[in-house]
Amino acid sequence: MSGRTPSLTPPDDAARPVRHPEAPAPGELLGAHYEHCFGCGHGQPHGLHLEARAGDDPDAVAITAEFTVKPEHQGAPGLAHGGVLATALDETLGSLNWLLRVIAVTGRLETDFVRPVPVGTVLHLDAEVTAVAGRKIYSTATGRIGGPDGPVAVRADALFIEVKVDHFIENGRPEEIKAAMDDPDQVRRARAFEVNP
Ligand SMILES: CCCCCCCC/C=C\CCCCCCCC(=O)SCCNC(=O)CCNC(=O)[C@H](O)C(C)(C)COP(=O)(O)OP(=O)(O)OC[C@H]1O[C@@H](n2cnc3c(N)ncnc32)[C@H](O)[C@@H]1OP(=O)(O)O
Repeated sequence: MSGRTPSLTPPDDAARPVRHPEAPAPGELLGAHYEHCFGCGHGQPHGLHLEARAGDDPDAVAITAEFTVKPEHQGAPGLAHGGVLATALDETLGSLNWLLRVIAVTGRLETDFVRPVPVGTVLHLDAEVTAVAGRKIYSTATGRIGGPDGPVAVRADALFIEVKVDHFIENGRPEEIKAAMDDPDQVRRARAFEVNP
């Protein structure tokens, strides 16, 4: 049994989400948005190394992703830490913004932990944007174990808020911001998203 907070319910005048014309094609692997991201970065030895793909339905703003629980991700002996599972949900939900081609950060993340998730398990994640209202992006995700159609182990509803690149420049630690700004690929990616019409 779970109740949702009102702030996760889209307003009546919210719009249906629209996949951006230049969004990755259905089935395409998205790749990491930042090398040192704990969720998806390849430069994080103990990170989740979550791999997300654009969903198959071209009319939906949807993503699938996989994350394998490693011994480094334990909370209780042999079981994934709940915060790590929430991170996997957060990262998957955040990847949805690639399909909208906007930069957004998590404002609210409400998580249900339904089944324990043992080390070694592949968590199969599905996420979808359900509505957009101005800068507010409403989305939902599930994580299943034992296969893509297995039982639900975790689920979440989220509200992401669209931000400009300045959000990171103004708030991030200067060392990492400077390194990111010195990386032409990172800057081009970030700015391209920012001019989304
Ligand atoms: C060239 C340099 C390189 C840089 C390139 C970088 C590219 C990176 C690409 C992609 C990065 C994505 C990273 C993905 C990682 C996974 C996702 C995460 O974990 S993100 C981290 C965790 N989240 C935060 O750290 C947010 C911290 N919070 C904030 O910064 C602010 O609170 C923020 C931006 C969320 C909102 O602040 P406001 O001042 O802009 O806007 P206000 O007016 O407060 O809110 C706007 C609307 O949203 C609602 N709202 C905001 N927060 C809410 C909440 N918690 N619950 C319910 N409603 C909320 C408000 O009620 C308002 O609604 P009404 O327009 O009045 O209807």
